[in-house]
Amino acid sequence: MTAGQSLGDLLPWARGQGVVTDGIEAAQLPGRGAGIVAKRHLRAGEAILKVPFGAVRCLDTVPNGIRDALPEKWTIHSLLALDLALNHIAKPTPWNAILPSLESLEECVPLLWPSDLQALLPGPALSLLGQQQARLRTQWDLIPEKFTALQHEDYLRMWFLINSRTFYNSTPTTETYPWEDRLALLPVADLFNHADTGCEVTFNSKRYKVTTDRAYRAGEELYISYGDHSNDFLLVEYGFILAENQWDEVCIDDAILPHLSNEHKAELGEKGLLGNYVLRSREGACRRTESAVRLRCYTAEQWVAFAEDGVEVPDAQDDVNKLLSELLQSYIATIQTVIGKLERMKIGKSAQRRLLIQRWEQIRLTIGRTIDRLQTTKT
Ligand SMILES: C[S@@+](CC[C@H](N)C(=O)[O-])C[C@H]1O[C@@H](n2cnc3c(N)ncnc32)[C@H](O)[C@@H]1O
Repeated sequence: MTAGQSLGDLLPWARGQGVVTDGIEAAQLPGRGAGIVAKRHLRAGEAILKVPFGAVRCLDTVPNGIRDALPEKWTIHSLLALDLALNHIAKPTPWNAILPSLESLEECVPLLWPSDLQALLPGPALSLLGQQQARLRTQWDLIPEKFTALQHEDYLRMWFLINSRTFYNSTPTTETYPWEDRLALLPVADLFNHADTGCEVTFNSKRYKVTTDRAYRAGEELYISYGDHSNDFLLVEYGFILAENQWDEVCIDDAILPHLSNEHKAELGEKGLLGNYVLRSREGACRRTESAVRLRCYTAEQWVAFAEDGVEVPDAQDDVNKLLSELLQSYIATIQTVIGKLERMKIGKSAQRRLLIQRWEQIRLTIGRTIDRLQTTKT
């Protein structure tokens, strides 16, 4: 069975499990793997997919043989990954056939990249990756001893698939687990790609339902939103970035922190304003950045009035804009160096390096736009 054939077989197979679709089909989409497209004109507010709980893979469907081998409250994430790896993935079903291979995941998922390449991720992505690696390590901990035949790479693939294609599943049994671990796999619904806005997903005790958020032309792709995520988050948790993302933000700690004296850092620390400086797609520099830069342009009293009550000094605005703009200009030079290094690098696969370069180019563009805005806003 080829991936193309199995995609056509997927919806009929899912209908056999009680999944109801209306006006949609699965399709291969350039750069996004499989996805869901409109089969006919769809109106806003149409229910296009219903997945009954009977078709869902969740904590309740994990066999006792797996659950009993591990301590109580072992993560649902890990249990689902184990169930897939041990009991399902070898079966020739259309759903199994369309799941990305470890090789294709390696191209875009930083968790699977060489460490020299991981080290060149933007700060927030690197820190998310560290948390993800720690989660994976803890959730692999007892597994080799309990499931001796299971290969680490088979588990790793399933673990990432659970990470990137599950839905929030709050039931009486999952409510005692941390909310981020209340996960369930939904056939067909897991084919929706992400956009920063999209169709609505709701659930009750019987089924999940996906409803159109607007009208769609036949052939148009339908998305859902995985959340209000920045591109650094999407890259690490899902292995892609969006070209347009209203929730994107760019960390500029490396542009600001090296230019603050130890006294300034201490003052910012005291007010809880040290680090985590970001530029947002929609709003520009965040309030924390504004506070850090003003430290160098305001008197001590003026700065406290700004940090505590947001009182601005209009006469100093040009100086603030000029300083931030200079700090960002010099950071752009640093970004250029990272991009140049990646372009010359031979480590990892070219697709991995291309994706990382793309992210750094987005960051450079966002910073460049902010500089333009700062330079044209003269008081
Ligand atoms: C829930 S699955 C969606 C179906 C998936 N495209 C497939 O082929 O099975 C999530 C994965 O789809 C891909 N994806 C989702 N939204 C995307 C987008 N807007 N652009 C590129 N890839 C996307 C990523 O690989 C992500 O990890």
